[in-house]
Amino acid sequence: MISFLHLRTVSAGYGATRILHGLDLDVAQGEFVALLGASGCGKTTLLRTIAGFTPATAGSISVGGVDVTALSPDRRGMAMVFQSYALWPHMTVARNIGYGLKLRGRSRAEITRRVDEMLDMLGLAGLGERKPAALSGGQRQRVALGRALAIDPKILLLDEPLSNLDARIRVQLRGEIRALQQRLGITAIHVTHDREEAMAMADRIVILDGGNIVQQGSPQQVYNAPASSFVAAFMGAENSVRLSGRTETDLVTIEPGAANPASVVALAGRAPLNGPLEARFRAGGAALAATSGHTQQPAQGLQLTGTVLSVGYPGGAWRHRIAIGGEAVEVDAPQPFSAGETVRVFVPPENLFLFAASGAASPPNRHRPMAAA
Ligand SMILES: Nc1ncnc2c1ncn2[C@@H]1O[C@H](COP(=O)(O)OP(=O)(O)OP(=O)(O)O)[C@@H](O)[C@H]1O
Repeated sequence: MISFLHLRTVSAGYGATRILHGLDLDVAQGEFVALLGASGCGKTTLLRTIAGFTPATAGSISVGGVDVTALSPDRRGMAMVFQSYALWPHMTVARNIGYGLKLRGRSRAEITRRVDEMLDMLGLAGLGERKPAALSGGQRQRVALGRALAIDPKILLLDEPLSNLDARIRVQLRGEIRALQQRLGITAIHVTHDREEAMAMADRIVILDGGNIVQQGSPQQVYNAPASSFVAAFMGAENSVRLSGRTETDLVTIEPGAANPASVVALAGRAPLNGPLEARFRAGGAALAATSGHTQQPAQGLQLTGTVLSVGYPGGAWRHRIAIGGEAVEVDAPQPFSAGETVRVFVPPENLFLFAASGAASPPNRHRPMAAA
């Protein structure tokens, strides 16, 4: 990949508190990167450091080969869209969109032309003379987007621009932003804590934890091959079960426990796991069966026996909360099982993520999923 935005060992923080710890990041021209992570992990700080609002205390940032580390925000060729829209309430939509151009001393004719272009492009035609207060949240965010794009930035920075909008508008606008970004071929960095939003919009997802990048890859890669228990949980594999296993040649044998018979999972070229394991899987990645009647154990994967604690219908499938030993997991099924019923949970190998349990022998950077991508 030819790096367009290039961050090398960038550190940043507030006062004596360091939030980013020598972070490296490369973004290609025209790429859409989502910065994903839990609240407080440093996503906004990273975005603001790229923009120049928060100074980098160490390291360097360059755009198209030009070092911008010491440049003020307005000289970096970037534009930012904020969660709170940050529109001027006393200005009309047209003046808000033209604001950056006016600051840059463009002629009135050029500003009018560009503002009209933005209004058309963003489906705001006819609203140019309104004030922001007379617009819906979605329309306000389109205006903010127009203001950002009007100056033709090299990089568009999006700081949770959709989180103040209701669910339907959010889904609609995220599709529009992605389509626009692809049509314009603009490089975009989008901060979000919403996994689905990041998956739907981005070419690449960068997952942050505690100011460090813990994994990056295409949405499919991070979803199907999380590199750590943290990433697996963040990508929706919230069910966690403690097991024990050992690796021989290309197979991990999961040892029998209070709730599981012995079973095997192909190693598939990953680092061997020996000793205490943490198994993770998604509610939709497992199947449920009654313990009455004969159910043959699948050749590979994990089988657990538990008791249904509760059942609900969030839509699409019945979601069961199941007690497995001292732990509880959630599993979806097309038909409901009753509370109190004893059930079997099957997790096929492709949906099962195995990691050395914390404190186990394998070093943390060797935590690897067993499931193939
Ligand atoms: N102006 C500030 N002064 C001091 N500390 C700050 C400031 N802004 C953020 N922080 C701290 O820096 C850490 C990272 O914050 P940041 O806003 O980058 O996280 P985030 O991942 O964007 O979180 P969220 O999703 O909640 O917005 C947090 O611990 C936060 O409390």
